[in-house]
Amino acid sequence: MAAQHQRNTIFLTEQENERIRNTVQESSKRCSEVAGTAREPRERKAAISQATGASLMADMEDRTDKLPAITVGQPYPPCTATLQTLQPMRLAELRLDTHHRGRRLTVQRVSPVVTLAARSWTMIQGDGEAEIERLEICLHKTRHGEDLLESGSTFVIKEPFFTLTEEGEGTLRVDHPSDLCVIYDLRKEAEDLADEEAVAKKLKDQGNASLRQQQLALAHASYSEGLRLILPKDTSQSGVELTRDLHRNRALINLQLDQLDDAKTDAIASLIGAEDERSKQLDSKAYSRAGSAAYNLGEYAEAKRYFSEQDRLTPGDKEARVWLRRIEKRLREQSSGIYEWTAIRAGVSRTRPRVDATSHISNIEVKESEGRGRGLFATRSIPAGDVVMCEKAFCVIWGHEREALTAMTYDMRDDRIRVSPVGLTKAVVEKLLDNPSRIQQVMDLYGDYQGAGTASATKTDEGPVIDAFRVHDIIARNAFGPGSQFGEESARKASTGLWVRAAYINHSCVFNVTKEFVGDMMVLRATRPIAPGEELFHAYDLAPDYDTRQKSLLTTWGFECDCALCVAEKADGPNLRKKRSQLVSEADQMVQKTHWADAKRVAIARAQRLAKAIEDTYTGEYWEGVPRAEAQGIREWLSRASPRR
Ligand SMILES: C[S@@+](CC[C@H](N)C(=O)[O-])C[C@H]1O[C@@H](n2cnc3c(N)ncnc32)[C@H](O)[C@@H]1O
Repeated sequence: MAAQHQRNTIFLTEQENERIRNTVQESSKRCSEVAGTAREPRERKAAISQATGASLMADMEDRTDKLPAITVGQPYPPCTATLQTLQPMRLAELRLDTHHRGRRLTVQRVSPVVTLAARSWTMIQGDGEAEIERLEICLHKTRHGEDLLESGSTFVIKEPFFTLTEEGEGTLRVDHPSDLCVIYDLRKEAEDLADEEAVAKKLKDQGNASLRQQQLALAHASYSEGLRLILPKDTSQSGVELTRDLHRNRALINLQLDQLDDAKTDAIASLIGAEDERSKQLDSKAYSRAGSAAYNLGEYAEAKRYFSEQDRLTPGDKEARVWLRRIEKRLREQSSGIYEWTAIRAGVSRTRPRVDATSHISNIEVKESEGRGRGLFATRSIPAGDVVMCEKAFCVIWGHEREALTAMTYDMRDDRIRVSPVGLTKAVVEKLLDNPSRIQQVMDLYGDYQGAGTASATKTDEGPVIDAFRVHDIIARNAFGPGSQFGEESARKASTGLWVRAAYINHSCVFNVTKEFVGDMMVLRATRPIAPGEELFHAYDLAPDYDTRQKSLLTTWGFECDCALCVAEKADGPNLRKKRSQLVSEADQMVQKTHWADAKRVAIARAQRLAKAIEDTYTGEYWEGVPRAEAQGIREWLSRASPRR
């Protein structure tokens, strides 16, 4: 991720670096030594009391100031099999540091959950077993804002991974949220009912009751189980009606859970299509749900169709008209790039940091960029100062939001410690699980880890499968900071986001576009005239010092910059760069100490000497036509001070 400000950079001491590195390397060595060996059984009472104590401690601990440390770079793919095709296994069969491919483990929680900043853990027992074991979810521990382990008592772990904690304790570890299924005990109340339609009806009532209590995940599970029982066998009038009701109700839950793809599909599946008043009322409701889902997915033409239908069915209802007016604005923004900026800016606040506006990306296209993978190119000429594109973020997590989380990540692949916006990674994984239609768009982005190798979305009967490691790597190479628009930010809680189209823009220190942000909208402007077919570049890092900049580009982005400025500075060699840097820092100090309005002749003469000395360091012919940003400060000072003397 690009650091926006120098003050947002976290510096670790060498000792801290070494401590993290040693802990991880020792733990990894311990794991490989025991790989494949049988697990040690645990003493039940002691294990439960250990978890209970740790849970209390975790509740009391103030975690606001601590940066969790996470190891990356030992990725493994998520399970892509449907639950029923996996062979059941028991805790007693677990082998250490082993991925139990092709197997599933059904477990029940037997202790409180220990909630830590980046992970949660608890004690579980195997289904029908006396054995007990530790289960940990790393990073992706919440779903719909709820701790996954807290949300149920029975779980099925797909292809369980049994390993050691950093302290050397055995643990089941879940890194991909799609590898953990929460099982709800839904049919208890319907035990006596023999016929499936009656059970499905009972499940619908249960779902409605859960909805009233805002237990959305439970309501969703009840409606889904009802649909599973009744579909597609029951073709009776009552069966068809019940199916539609379940779909319509689940559409509402999906909308509230931001599961927009399913909200739309459910709403459409519930349509009756008859002209009697009751059917029209119900279909109007369904179209409204489908329209809201399509709007929030950015599918405005589709949303317009649904709200027009709602308007036709229930013309007295003002809601559809309001939506249709909003849609017209979005369609205009999309095609013309004309925005009501004053109103948009006025609507942005700390409590409403995301704008109700859409992207305008018709002036650009993605193409191959030699030596840089893919890049973004202009499709028409753009005058200096004009907007090149506007993009609404795929996802932004603001520093002041609960989801914001920064972690130290130690990457075993390149032995580097980085500060990673893992809160954003988590949010992106959740958004993709909720909206599989967006998976491709994100998985197509550049990342070092390719996972199973296919970018295409995978789905099992239990839902979409997301490779959390791959998302981590994509975020590492594509996230940017939208700046501190809502007050001071620390590196520990920096705002970060993902813009899936702007993510294709490559870096150059001699950039031709600059970015600015209005809420979660990124606006790119041309710094000079851009010709059709020209590649767009912005600066990932603006550090004026060559070595600092190269180090940051290499660590954060994994490449060495070969723009005209870097080529020239590299050719200068370290001695000349050092000399220039000393002169520039002398000039900067002088500019800061003496205001140009108070400058005496002697100060001006000194500034002139310094500016000339800086200029004289640009000796090589490779500097021809290359911008010399470093002398700019003192030159500006001189241009203001000199005419007054
Ligand atoms: C945000 S992505 C840019 C799009 C990317 N080129 C792609 O193919 O999807 C950032 C990655 O692009 C590559 N990149 C960006 N600017 C570059 C440059 N000036 N030279 C070489 N590689 C660059 C690096 O691999 C970097 O990690």
